[in-house]
Amino acid sequence: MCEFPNHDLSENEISFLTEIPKCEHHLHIEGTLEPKLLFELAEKNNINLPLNFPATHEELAASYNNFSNLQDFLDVYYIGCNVLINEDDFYQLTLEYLTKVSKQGLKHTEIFFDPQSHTSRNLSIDLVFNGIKKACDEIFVEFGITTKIIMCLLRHCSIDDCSATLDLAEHLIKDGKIHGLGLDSSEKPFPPELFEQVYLKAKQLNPELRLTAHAGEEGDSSYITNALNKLNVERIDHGVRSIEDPKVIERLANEKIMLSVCPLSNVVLRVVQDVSQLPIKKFLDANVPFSINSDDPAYFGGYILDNYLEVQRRFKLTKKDWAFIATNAILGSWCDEDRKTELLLNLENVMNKYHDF
Ligand SMILES: Nc1ncnc2[nH]cnc12
Ligand SMILES: [Zn+2]
Repeated sequence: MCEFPNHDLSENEISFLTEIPKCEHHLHIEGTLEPKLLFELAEKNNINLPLNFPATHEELAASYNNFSNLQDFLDVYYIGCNVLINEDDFYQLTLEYLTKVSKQGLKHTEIFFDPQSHTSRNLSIDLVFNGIKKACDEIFVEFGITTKIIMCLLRHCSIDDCSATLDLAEHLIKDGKIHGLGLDSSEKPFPPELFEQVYLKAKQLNPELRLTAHAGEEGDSSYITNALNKLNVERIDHGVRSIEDPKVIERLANEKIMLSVCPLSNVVLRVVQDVSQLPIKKFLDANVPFSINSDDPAYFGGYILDNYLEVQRRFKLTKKDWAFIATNAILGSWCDEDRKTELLLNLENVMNKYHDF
């Protein structure tokens, strides 16, 4: 007998979850690099993969079942980053992601990129940014999907390196092309407070810059509190370990701080054994706003819709629960108010179209 609840989904649930307008807030563009494209780009760009690297894209995909924690995954993820060389590589990567999710009801997405993974290899930040942006602009014209681009600092790098990376990005931050700042990579032992001065400096470059940080994925709930108190972030990426502290939960609900939760990622990286162990129902009961996201979909076995469907398989949520999730995902987005109004209207139409399940 199955240890965890796993309900079959009805046609009604699948159509509803496909159509419901989705906003993604936690998506590393480098994490959309599918094994096949990784090998194609390695060959095109004459990149030698490590000797112990799987020999085929099928073997590489199979190896993704064996991550035992975040660091294990990051070691492979950074090897993948090395095959991205030209502006066109970043364009192709981003276009493939956006084309896929255009069929999954995605309406708005906020895309992370890791400048240091590329500037450390002497690529210019403009080359990386321009490749991503070109795909975003084309997809907006074709499908009406809106996007924002967020740069993340790698917390395993030195503070000086992070600060120098802000200098490289200064023109993109000042003119609002880079819309937000995030913090990713190995969470422990690099707590948020180490980056206080760097976040201050970024906000001084442009007071409109939006702020977020990964916290409470592997780190305990003090990482969430310190990201809020020391970095002044407006939302928290992951944040599932907030459930260990009722005071943090109360604060997230009262201050309407959204968590960008990544269910399939949490299973593959062994934060939980199974999606049913995530505190989804507890967040709903406590009125904690959260969105559902794919994190690094090429590595974690699914894009945004797969994450929505897996949550439904495990929790059997009601239409009202989904309205709460989708509304908060829209309200927690960093798009303009007109776009939010448009998406809320779209959500209302979808809610009216489907009967309860
Ligand atoms: N889930 C994750 N946590 C931290 N850093 C990341 N970089 C890419 N994916 C990440
Ligand atoms: Zn992430």
